[in-house]
Amino acid sequence: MVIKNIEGQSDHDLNCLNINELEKHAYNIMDKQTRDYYNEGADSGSTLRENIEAFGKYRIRPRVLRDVSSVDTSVELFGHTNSIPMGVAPTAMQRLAHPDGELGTARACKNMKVAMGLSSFATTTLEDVADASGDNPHVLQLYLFESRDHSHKLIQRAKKAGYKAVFLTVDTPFLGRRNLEIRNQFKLPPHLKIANFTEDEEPALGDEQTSNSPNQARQRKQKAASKAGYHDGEKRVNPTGPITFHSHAPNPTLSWERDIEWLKQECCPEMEVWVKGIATGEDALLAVHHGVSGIVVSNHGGRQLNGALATLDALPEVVEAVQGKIPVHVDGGIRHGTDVFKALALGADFCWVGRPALWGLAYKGQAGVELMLRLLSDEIKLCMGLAGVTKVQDISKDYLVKLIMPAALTATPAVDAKQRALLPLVNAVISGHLGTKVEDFAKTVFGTATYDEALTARKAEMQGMQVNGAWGSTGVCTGLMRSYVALKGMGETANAEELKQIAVDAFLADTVAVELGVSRRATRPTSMVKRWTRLCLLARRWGVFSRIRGPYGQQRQRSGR
Ligand SMILES: Cc1cc2nc3c(=O)[nH]c(=O)nc-3n(C[C@H](O)[C@H](O)[C@H](O)COP(=O)(O)O)c2cc1C
Repeated sequence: MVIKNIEGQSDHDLNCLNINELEKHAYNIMDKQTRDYYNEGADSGSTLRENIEAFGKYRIRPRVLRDVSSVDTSVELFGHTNSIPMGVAPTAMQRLAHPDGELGTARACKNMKVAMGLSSFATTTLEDVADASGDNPHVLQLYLFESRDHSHKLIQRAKKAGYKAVFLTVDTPFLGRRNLEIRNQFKLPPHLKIANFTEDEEPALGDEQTSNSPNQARQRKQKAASKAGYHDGEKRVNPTGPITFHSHAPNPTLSWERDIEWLKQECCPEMEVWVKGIATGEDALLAVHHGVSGIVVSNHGGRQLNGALATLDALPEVVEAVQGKIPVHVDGGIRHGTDVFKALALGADFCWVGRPALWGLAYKGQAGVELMLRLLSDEIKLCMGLAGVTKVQDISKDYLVKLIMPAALTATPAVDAKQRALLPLVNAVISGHLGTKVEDFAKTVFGTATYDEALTARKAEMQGMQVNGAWGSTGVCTGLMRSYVALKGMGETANAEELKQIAVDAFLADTVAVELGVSRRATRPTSMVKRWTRLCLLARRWGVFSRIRGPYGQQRQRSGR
């Protein structure tokens, strides 16, 4: 349902009012293989999550009484006006999401005046996307193949088609390990193809097992012939056979000295050369030194090196190193207009979004991508206005503050429930009251990797705050029951009951009931403690302790009290 909005903003789709809702719709629409391929990160997915969570560490410092009646969200990019400081990042195989695929994205970007990146591994040719884009700026993401011929052809075609730049992806010397992709034995369905490579280069990723047509038999043969590059003793053997993502995209031989120079000669002056996948100040300096036109701070949406720094966390050192000599863009985890604002305040010139465009496509094809861009565009504008900024160029670090907060408090709402359930268990383990019982439970319910990560983070946090893990047994029981309530809230009833049983075994049913607030005994321990404390105070005033032998008395005497 679409309704007209007040105040000159875009119309609302009442079923989808933000990117989180868009993600949920897409999740339900996409088939499992596509959903897993699009949504997953490498390994445990922690970098993918942290890309998103990093934005939660910052808060905006809004300024007021500044006449924000007219807010201009536009920026200049490749000599054109981009309506917002954000574009659509290159993502492979968009027709998996919807038949509109890359053409839908290109048309949506054009209608919204937003730049688009096209993946080398698109399911639509770069010429068709250029036609659909018209004047709207579009850039070609490039995997520089070991065999220069293929890349040379692609670059020449991009030049001819009017691409403004190539974004050389530099974070893919090898493919990150994506477990769902492996388990699903990811394959492009037979009706789709990687469109940018000619017949003899064309990858054969279709479901060959289902047909015996001569064409498919040929494809079978071709696929069998595709082979990744490798070292044979001292000699490097290039990938062979038709170009496939798995065999040809990763290129471990790339180097600053040889390849950036070659690429500049191939592309310039018609197209700029950018590097996409910079994550450190050192590499940013090298990028400047080797004369690239711009940098995209990116970790491939957490799909390559898991454990790498979130892009927002890497951004400041890159900005610092570059000193404004070339533009610095960033992608990864951007889901809100406020995220764009925060990235810009940290020094980025421009942002790109990857998955949100794929979710838009899955939701409603071209219209879904337009909706995604409208939502973020409205949010950027609103954020600027509420923060007291009328021009993008005025967004600066003065509008931002970084919070020093425990991870649990900075987590996104989706992670919150899990953190609420997991952290008390980690605290209980650190306190050492219950042997390995709680640890075993936490590992089973949350997974060993997640548990280990939370334990390490908590220990580091405690070290930072200079506290030890000396929780009393009552505190531990309270924590376990907090976890019990959180687990129940997450619908994990069986696990919640198991945890309660662990607590009952350790602390007795009464104590657990008190902690859950279901027993009238709840007040008794407190009043007993109060009485005991009062007695101690009186005893101290009367000097009883100095006369009692034993550690407590001796300690008091030594300290001179
Ligand atoms: C399904 C998928 C496919 C991608 N394909 C490519 C690609 O072909 N080339 C590339 O450089 N980056 C690729 N990326 C990375 C994006 O360009 C971008 O860096 C990333 O999606 C940004 O993170 P976000 O998805 O959290 O916005 C891909 C990302 C996804 C999710």
